[in-house]
Amino acid sequence: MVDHADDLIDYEEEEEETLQPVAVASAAAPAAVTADVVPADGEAAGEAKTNKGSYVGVHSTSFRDFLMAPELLRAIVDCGFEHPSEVQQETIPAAINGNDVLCQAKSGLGKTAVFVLATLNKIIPVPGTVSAIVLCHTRELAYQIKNEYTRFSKYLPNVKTEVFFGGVPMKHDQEILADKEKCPNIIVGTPGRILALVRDKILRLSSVNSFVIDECDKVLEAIDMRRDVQDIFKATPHNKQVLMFSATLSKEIRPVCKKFMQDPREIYVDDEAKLTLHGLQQYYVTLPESGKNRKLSDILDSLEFNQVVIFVKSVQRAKLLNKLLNSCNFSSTCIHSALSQDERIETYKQFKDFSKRIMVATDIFGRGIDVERVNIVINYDISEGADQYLHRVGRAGRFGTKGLAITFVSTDEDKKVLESVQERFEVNITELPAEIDPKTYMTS
Ligand SMILES: Nc1ncnc2c1ncn2[C@@H]1O[C@H](COP(=O)(O)OP(=O)(O)OP(=O)(O)O)[C@@H](O)[C@H]1O
Repeated sequence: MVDHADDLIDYEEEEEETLQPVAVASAAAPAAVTADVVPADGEAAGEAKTNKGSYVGVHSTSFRDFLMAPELLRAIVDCGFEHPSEVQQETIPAAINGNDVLCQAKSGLGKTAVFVLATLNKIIPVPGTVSAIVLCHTRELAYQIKNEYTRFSKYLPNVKTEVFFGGVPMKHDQEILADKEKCPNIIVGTPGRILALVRDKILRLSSVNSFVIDECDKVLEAIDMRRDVQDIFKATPHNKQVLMFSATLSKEIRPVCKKFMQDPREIYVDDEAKLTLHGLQQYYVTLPESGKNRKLSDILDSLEFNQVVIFVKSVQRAKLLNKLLNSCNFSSTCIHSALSQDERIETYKQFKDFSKRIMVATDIFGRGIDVERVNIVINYDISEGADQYLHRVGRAGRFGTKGLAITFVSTDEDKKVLESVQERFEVNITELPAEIDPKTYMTS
């Protein structure tokens, strides 16, 4: 990635001096606070027990060890979370202490709960006042995060959360914000819409004391989105807590993130080379472009799966492939930026509710989206870069469950991307074997 660190004005240049990062379980810190993520029962990582909730650090603590409100602890139990994952063990205490936090941890290991619990724990809801703002890059992710707030604030009836994103009339947001009874204390949204609401003085952020960015590398990488975030940031008080998260935080993007923070705790659970998921098997298939549909259909016929996400590189290809799959009687739907906002959320819900088994998607579905039953990801078109590959395949094998990722390679460019993935994440991606034992990628 190009270093854009200086492209925009510095918000707090003088505060850039930061504490030493806490590189948990990285090669640079072999005796760090906790060991690498291993299954709770001590099995070898590759054979990790794959039931949800078993993927915790060796120094397993309990959620009760965190100084959290009893209402939150009750909600955590209701959500079925038994033990905090490693990232939660490392990051929740730092966030609850009020530190700014920059956190990198593998896909699917529960980063969302870190900021949801930390912000809820801190909030003192004042009617008509926004105390926390959470930004992310896509509407579906914003919607998903809002639902996480709803789950965890179950026993905090006075806390209101709302989601605002583009593609729906601003009037709808305006009505909610103007009504003291409905005005949220926590807002989740995409930067463009949030900034529009701030600029039009519909949304006032002068009481915000928590500022969160999920998928922060993606949000801050594109200059226009970063500019929006900076303008929103400037509308909030100086004194606030800033929390940022991603599975991928390149060395170039870290200083950009830190410009928004004061003395952040930098928590890197696993260094870059260890970001691949243990329960996920990864293969490639070399084939000509013209052979992709045939191969895809063979794979879908021969492999057992709960749900599959198939990534393609354009809206047009998403539409065509989905049509083709439907004509072959596969239970498929598709998601891309050309759908209306209502259609996008509806499609996301259908897939999450298991009404559809196959999702053909562009990269808008490639990060953050959490659909528990997805156990196969197919890169029909390979991603543009290694980071995006990692996010995409992370849609399978969530929270330590098993999964399978298959990537089609048809050009020299594709080969190069696959090589860069293997180098960057020190993973050996092999050719798809003729047969794969379903036990190795299906969670029982
Ligand atoms: N302690 C826990 N016990 C059981 N399940 C958990 C726990 N923490 C999180 N989960 C579940 O794990 C899944 C993945 O969590 P989440 O979406 O927050 O991952 P993430 O780290 O944000 O991943 P990504 O980098 O892909 O965005 C979710 O379904 C969540 O409910």
